Amino acid sequence: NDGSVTASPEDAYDSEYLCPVSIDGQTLALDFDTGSADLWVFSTSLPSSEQKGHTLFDPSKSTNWKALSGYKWNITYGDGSGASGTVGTDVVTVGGTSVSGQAVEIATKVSSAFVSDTANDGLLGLAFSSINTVTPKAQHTFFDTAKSSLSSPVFTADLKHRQLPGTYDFGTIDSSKYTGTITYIDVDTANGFWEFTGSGYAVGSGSFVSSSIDAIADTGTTLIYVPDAVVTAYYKQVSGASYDSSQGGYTFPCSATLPNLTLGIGSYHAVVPGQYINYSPASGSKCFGGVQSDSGIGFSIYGDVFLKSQFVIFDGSSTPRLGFAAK
Ligand SMILES: C[C@H](Cc1ccc(C(C)(C)C)cc1)[C@H](NN)c1nnnn1Cc1ccc2c(c1)OCO2
Repeated sequence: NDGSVTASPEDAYDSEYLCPVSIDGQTLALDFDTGSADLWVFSTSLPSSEQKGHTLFDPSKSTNWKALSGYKWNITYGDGSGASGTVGTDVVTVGGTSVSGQAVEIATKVSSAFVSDTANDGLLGLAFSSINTVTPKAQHTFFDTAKSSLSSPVFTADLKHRQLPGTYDFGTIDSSKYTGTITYIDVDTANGFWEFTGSGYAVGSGSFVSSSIDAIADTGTTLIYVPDAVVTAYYKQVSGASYDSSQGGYTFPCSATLPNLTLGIGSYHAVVPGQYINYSPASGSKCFGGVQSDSGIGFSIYGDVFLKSQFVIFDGSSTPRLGFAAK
């Protein structure tokens, strides 16, 4: 029951990656999110003003739908967006991986950011089920439900830079998708995230600075959010860069040459190409950086700008771990 699904960038800046997911034959485009654990979808139960532009799941058209009476969910994301609604189970298929009895969370309310992101029909959480928001009983993620039917209890992310489709694979590690060896690092699941301790950083050809960085691997976050020491060291090497409070982050002249950012994972040095760090135009001739400060978040977030430079293994075995390889 292994599977592979395409992950298509939603826009020219790789703000998010959307994957086709079939719920009893109804196909929606979902944002696979290793930083949350709810599978929720836009639905016919939303007010019509919030439905506009989205593909909706209609439980009344599903023969395998089973409502979970009295069950509810309510999620607030770190960027302040959120959604809530009711719950049922159904057959969910991702690439070749099909599971029955998967909890599907029906949105009856979504925040404005979700309404306006019309390419996004919901999220498929791939963090640990311990942070699923369904009450009175937390539900399993798609990966947890599928795990026992996979060749091995893993999924991989091979996200691409600028306009190229990548893949999420379930159950197998495709050796044609990476070069060299895989470096594994232990994961601390206490907060429900794929959380690990990075070993340091280097900017461009500069020397490697050893420092412990408490970080999560988060496919649902666009940028890299790291400690101020890293951010300051990075933009010191970018002429014309500065923190622009009106933009809410570091910007620089779009013509600037950006140095690579190396992030240590154990003994492995993961290199993020400088051009990946020119995230998008900000205003005028300024561009917005793909590396920003993690202050206020509580941990660092290695989001898509980082993950798309690597082949990443999310190993859900009894001792969960993350694997990284160049590609
Ligand atoms: C933000 C996403 C979740 C999401 C994805 C997409 C969207 C839109 C479709 C409407 C664009 C909203 C929300 C992230 N997923 N693990 C998340 N969910 N909960 N915390 N995080 C990570 C975090 C936490 C804090 C921060 C941050 C990020 O950016 C700035 O401050």
